[in-house]
Order: sequence, then structure tokens, then C-alpha cells
Amino acid sequence: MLSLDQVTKRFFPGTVNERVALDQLSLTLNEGDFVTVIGSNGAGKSTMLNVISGRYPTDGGCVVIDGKDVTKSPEHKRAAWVARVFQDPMAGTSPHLTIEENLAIAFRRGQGRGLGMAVTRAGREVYREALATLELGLENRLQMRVGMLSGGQRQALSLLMATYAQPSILLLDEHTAALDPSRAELITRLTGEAVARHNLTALMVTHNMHQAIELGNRLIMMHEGRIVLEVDEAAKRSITAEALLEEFSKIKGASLSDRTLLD
Ligand SMILES: Nc1ncnc2c1ncn2[C@@H]1O[C@H](COP(=O)(O)OP(=O)(O)OP(=O)(O)O)[C@@H](O)[C@H]1O
Repeated sequence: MLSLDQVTKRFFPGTVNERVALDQLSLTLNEGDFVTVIGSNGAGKSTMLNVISGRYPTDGGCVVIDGKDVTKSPEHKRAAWVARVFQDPMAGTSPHLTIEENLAIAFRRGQGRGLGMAVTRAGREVYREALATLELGLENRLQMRVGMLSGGQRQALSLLMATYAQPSILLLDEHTAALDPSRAELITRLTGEAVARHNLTALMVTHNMHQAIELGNRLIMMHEGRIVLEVDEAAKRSITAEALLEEFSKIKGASLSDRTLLD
């Protein structure tokens, strides 16, 4: 479903500022895997997502999605397979369009151009049904402009828009970090539900240890552009935040990100 094979990414190569953000990183996600990613500051977590989405070209190795080598595919082409929810709740939706217009665009993703944001009667029923799963009452506010929604409501909508079209890979980029604790809790729950409903393959970067443990069936820890710990499905069921911290403290020179939330 997703495979990174010996992927290297350098910034400012050949200069005194050279940074190796990803160092021959290899990772495979099988269909339905949901991998949570934690690590130190500057470990390469965001860079890994950017290399998968095609935002950054690689300096070595390859990225394979659904058996297709997409290493050289630009971001807009990979958008047919890769969906992403960003930290900023404002990033995933268009504030000047209504809820139903945003959904019309998202739900037609990958079905070619033409209808754009046109809303049909049949479409409206589909949107209402999908919005009802969020349990936020948005199904009764289809014609409201998205700019009027709260950050938590917008992030819930972004999540729905990213997951509904069942992307081959869902990237979650600290997508609850900008929300207050109760909204973060809601989005965490909705994330688990959406991934399970569509049997999605997902990769989630988080600084929230509780979330990293609660969500997903596998966990990886990154440091200096490499994966330094992999927790498989069986081990993840019983792992604790304390055990993860203990593992991290064994890595020479490593400290968990200063934004880490322990509960
Ligand atoms: N656009 C960029 N230009 C130059 N250097 C970059 C760029 N993006 C990332 N880096 C560098 O690459 C390394 C990895 O950064 P990255 O943002 O991927 O880490 P991260 O694990 O997401 O960190 P954090 O948890 O602090 O957000 C860092 O040394 C960072 O300074």
C-alpha cells in the first residue's frame, strides 16, 4: 500500500548548513495499517509526510503507493492517492464556500473535472449522511460558510473531506495539536472511527503520547532522520507512555520533542 525504500532527503546539500532530514529511511504500511509517529525535535517526521505527499522531492530511494513508483510524481498527481489533514484547521477547507460546496469538491476527488462545486439534490443527501457521523449537527447547516465554523468543527470537516473519498494513504500531520483538549479528544475519536469505517491506511504524526498509543495498530519513533523504535500490533496493545519515554531515554543524545504531551 505504501512503501518507502531507503529514502534520503537533504536540505542545503553541499553547504555548511546541510541537514540530513531523512537518512535512508525505509517503512512499509500494508493495507489497513495505521501507524502513529512520535520523535524528537527535527527528527524528520514532517519531512517524511512531505516526501510521501510529493511536496518535497527525494535525494535518494523510492516511494511506492499501491504498487506504483511515485517517486518522481509531482504533488498534484499524487493527490489522487494521498490525502492529508494539517495542523492548521484553516488549511483543509475553503472559508468562503459553504459546507456543501466544500464537500462537493472533496467527494468528487479523483472522479475527474467538470461538476466542480455544483451541489445536486442527491449529493445533498450524501453530505447530510456523512456529516451526521461527526455528531456536530453540521448536517443541518449545509449552506453555512465554512469560515463561520470553529476550529474544531473545521478540523472535523477537513477530516471528513480527506477520508470520504477513501485515499490510498491518509497523512495526519499533528492534526489535533492546534485544538483545545476537548476538541482534540473529539477529533481523535473521529479519526479512529473514519479510519475504521473506510479501512484506511494511515500515518499520523503526533506529539501527544496518549493519542499515539490510543490510535493505530503500529507505532514508530524517529530520531535524526531514522526510525529508532518500531512497536508492532501486539506490543502496542500494552505499551505505556512511561515505557516509550524509557525507550527514548536509551537512545544516545535523544530527547523527545519539547512539545510532547504526556496525557
Ligand atoms: N523546508 C526546509 N528547509 C530547510 N530545512 C528543513 C526544512 N524542513 C525541515 N528542515 C530540517 O530538516 C530536519 C527535519 O525537520 P522536520 O520538520 O521534518 O522534523 P520534525 O520531526 O517534524 O520536527 P518537529 O517535531 O520539531 O516539528 C530539521 O533539521 C529541519 O530543520
